Amino acid sequence: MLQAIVTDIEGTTSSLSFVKEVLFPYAARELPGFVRAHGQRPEVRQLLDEARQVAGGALDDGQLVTTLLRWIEEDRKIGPLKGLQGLMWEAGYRQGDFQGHVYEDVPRRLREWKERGIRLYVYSSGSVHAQKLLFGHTRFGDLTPLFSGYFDTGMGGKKETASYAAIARELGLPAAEVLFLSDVRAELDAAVAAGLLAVCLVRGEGPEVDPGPHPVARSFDDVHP
Ligand SMILES: CSCCC(=O)C(=O)COP(=O)(O)O
Ligand SMILES: [Mg+2]
Repeated sequence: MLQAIVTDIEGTTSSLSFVKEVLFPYAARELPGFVRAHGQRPEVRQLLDEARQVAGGALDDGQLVTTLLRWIEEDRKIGPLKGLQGLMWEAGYRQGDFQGHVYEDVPRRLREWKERGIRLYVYSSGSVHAQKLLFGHTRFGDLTPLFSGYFDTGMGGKKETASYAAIARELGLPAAEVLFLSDVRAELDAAVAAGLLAVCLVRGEGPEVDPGPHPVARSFDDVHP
């Protein structure tokens, strides 16, 4: 029997355009000033040092900012970049510069599934902090009470089978009792290889989605756990 649903964000609960046209440009605009103003805060310093290590060189802050801007442009899923983005988006949500986008079917179905006793989780490349901000500031209100937990790339990459096995272990559930929702075939392939159930969201926005062998849903209304 299905016990838990783990959902991706970008392209699944939320639109690609919100992430790519609102969140990423906001982070890119804020980054130079953020590093100047907050670069000495311990948690920011730590993320900058980790990013410098990933970049593989003794870059000064200016060179590092240039590298981080390129990573944003290339949509690289690099942990310290994702951590920095979350810290910058915090101000944007708090000031009301934007709200977290979720499709209208999402809160409705999440509530229904939770009421049926299904535990709900998020697994995204965005940091756990960024995930909570997004779901905490939607036009449907604060959706964070619906979720029992959040996972980011601290569990491993989203295209790696081991990440899904680790998530099932963390949930204390057999993998076959966990359903993963995503719009990216390689993520669904990895989840199924770990023994999870999987459904591919095809929201009809952005580049064509290849569902491969996975069942397709156009919205959460088509997901029948
Ligand atoms: C957590 S909000 C921003 C999403 C993000 O930064 C991202 O890279 C999207 O990754 P996903 O794994 O949700 O497709
Ligand atoms: Mg996605």
